[in-house]
Amino acid sequence: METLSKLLQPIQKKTDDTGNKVTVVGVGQVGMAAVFAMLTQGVTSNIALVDVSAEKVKGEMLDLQHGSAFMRNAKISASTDYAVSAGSKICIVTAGVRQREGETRLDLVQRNTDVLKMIIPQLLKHSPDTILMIASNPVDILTFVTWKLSGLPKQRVIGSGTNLDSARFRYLLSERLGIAPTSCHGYIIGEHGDTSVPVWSGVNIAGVRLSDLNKDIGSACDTENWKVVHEKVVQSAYEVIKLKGYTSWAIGLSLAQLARAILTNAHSVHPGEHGIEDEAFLSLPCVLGTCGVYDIVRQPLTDNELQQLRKSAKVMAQVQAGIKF
Ligand SMILES: NC(=O)c1ccc[n+]([C@@H]2O[C@H](COP(=O)([O-])OP(=O)(O)OC[C@H]3O[C@@H](n4cnc5c(N)ncnc54)[C@H](O)[C@@H]3O)[C@@H](O)[C@H]2O)c1
Ligand SMILES: O=C1N[C@](c2ccsc2)(c2cccc(Nc3ccc(F)cc3)n2)CC(O)=C1Sc1ccccc1Cl
Repeated sequence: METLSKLLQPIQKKTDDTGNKVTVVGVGQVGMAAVFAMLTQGVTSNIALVDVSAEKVKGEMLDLQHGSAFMRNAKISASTDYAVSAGSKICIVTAGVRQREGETRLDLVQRNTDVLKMIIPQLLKHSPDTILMIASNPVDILTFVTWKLSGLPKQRVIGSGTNLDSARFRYLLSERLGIAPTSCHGYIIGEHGDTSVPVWSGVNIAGVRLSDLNKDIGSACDTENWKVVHEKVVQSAYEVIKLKGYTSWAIGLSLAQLARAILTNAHSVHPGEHGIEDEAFLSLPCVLGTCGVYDIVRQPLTDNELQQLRKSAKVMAQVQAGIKF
């Protein structure tokens, strides 16, 4: 009798279906930061990695597998073949090509659209009931492209949107207030990146709105210049790029948080991309759970905030009109 037979008395056949499988497409800086966050935080115990680089995807799988003793019975698979993604509850897309020197936004959008044309149909072939989560940039437009390519209802196509923007905003608020970021509540909405919109009227600590304490907060006439907190959200992105060449840990953690909300049917509120009207995918506070977006929180917005959102939607619509599907 073999050692194994001497060791174990089989009771029933083991299955690999953990019910919380997540596929990550693109094992670059963002993708692997998200994978590492999900595995070490116990968001999922079943990860599939997909990339065009066979060596890179196998190397990342092996390196993670070697850390299995420090995880919770994690199953880590990897391939350039999308069959490895079969049965995924969530497919996170971080694949993409980087902006070339002097490249226009539309050119980058078209190159990344061509990348998504290869990825999205393959993901849905193997996981027809999945939730698609997009992080690749420009994330607002590529979330729209993914929705178009997928044919899925909007509620199952979620962009990371201003999740990272809001996280940086809360960190910077916490630094100024001396309170933990988890207790500093505030949302950045609209278009991810340079033109995001901070909702100052909603910033609160334990329900105490800063706008009730300083009616000018975030405006140009605010003598305390709180608007610099939002300005630093943008500046810090460029600072990290200048210092390390890319960003990874914060966006990886933010993707893991969104994945956890979906896998645990949390019905928690997160800044996330959702198709709001016509063809505009902008970030608003979304209630997330098993089947994606359940509700959008109706935040009272000032005329100026609404005007900024409409301006973003118009710019995005112009770029989207130029995309060749
Ligand atoms: N939404 C956000 O807040 C946010 C923040 C940071 C970065 N990003 C974006 O995330 C994306 C990834 O950034 P990164 O630093 O990880 O880039 P990266 O270059 O390190 O990784 C990209 C990976 O995608 C893979 N890839 C390329 N084409 C592919 C295809 N057709 N199929 C499968 N895999 C493919 C590459 O091999 C590479 O491993 C970029 O678009 C970046 O702008 C978004
Ligand atoms: O932290 C980042 N890093 C990136 C990055 C990561 C690897 S190379 C560049 C970054 C940093 C700075 C600018 C910038 N601009 C950009 C615009 C459109 C694109 F299609 C791609 C990138 N992108 C990608 C990105 O989206 C972020 S968040 C971010 C960016 C700008 C302003 C505010 C925030 Cl919260």
